Amino acid sequence: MTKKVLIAGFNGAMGQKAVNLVNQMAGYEVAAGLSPVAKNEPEKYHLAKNIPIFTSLEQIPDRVADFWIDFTTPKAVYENVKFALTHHICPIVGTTGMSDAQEAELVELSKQEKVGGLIAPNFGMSAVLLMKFAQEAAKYFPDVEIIEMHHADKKDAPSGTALSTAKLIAQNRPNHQTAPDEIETLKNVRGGDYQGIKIHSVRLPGYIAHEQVLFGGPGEALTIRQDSFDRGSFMGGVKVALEKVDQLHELVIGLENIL
Ligand SMILES: NC(=O)C1=CN([C@@H]2O[C@H](COP(=O)(O)OP(=O)(O)OC[C@H]3O[C@@H](n4cnc5c(N)ncnc54)[C@H](OP(=O)(O)O)[C@@H]3O)[C@@H](O)[C@H]2O)C=CC1
Ligand SMILES: O=C(O)C1=N[C@H](C(=O)O)C[C@H](O)C1
Repeated sequence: MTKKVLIAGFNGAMGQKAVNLVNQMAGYEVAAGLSPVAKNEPEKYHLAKNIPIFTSLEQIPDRVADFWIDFTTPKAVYENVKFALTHHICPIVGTTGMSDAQEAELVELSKQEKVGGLIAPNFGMSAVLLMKFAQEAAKYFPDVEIIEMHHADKKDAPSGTALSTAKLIAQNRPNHQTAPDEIETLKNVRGGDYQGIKIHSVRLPGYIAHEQVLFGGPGEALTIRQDSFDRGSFMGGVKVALEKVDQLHELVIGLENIL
């Protein structure tokens, strides 16, 4: 039977890529779109004719879809995922910006509802590998800073990927004395601080999504870098999620945990 997919944020940069992906996948179809201001003109958004477009959660009927792909905004994503879980729709969430507490609540809810799903701060293989390599390197290089660079329209900072990278590094680096007292003569010039790991967020037109992790040691340095030059780079991960999450019994965090 064809699996039905609702795409939340279908008219956004990532949502449009997701629509194209599902349109190309045998055995899957876009069953609905969700966006707060979209007109009911499915063809305009590369949706098949007669696909319903909803502008609020209240409008969405029961059993509309098997999967919920979410590429929306930090403000919308928590309520969206809660809605999906309580309506037994498997969420596949790329939207970043949720707090740890929100993610933990949603994982708990997914266990109660026995619904599988995935929250992935990054669906790109280069970023998944960067995080893995950085976590490993942190065992040997406790001095580390992260620079992430994104397009100028990005709403959240730091990026979800940079924050996840910092969390993974923090789990693995040995007890470490962070930098001595510093005086910032320009406020915040040393970046954000996650458990002593500095994160620097760059926003510029022309960029898509890029991250560097810089490790320094006595007389040497290691730099790990990934670049997403095209948003199509995230679709391989979304495809894997569509093929796997309905076999899970809870919400999993991190693409690496379903590969
Ligand atoms: N995990 C990953 O691999 C990746 C994650 N992302 C993340 O995905 C998210 C979206 O990114 P991107 O596509 O570039 O952003 P865009 O701004 O292009 O798209 C977001 C879309 O969400 C819509 N939207 C806003 N509120 C709601 C709501 N309540 N319900 C449904 N739709 C809503 C917006 O509509 P409108 O325009 O009308 O406001 C917009 O079309 C971001 O959080 C980004 O960080 C991005 C790339 C990869
Ligand atoms: O907003 C984006 O574009 C991206 N968001 C995700 C993040 O916050 O890490 C993933 C990727 O970096 C692109």
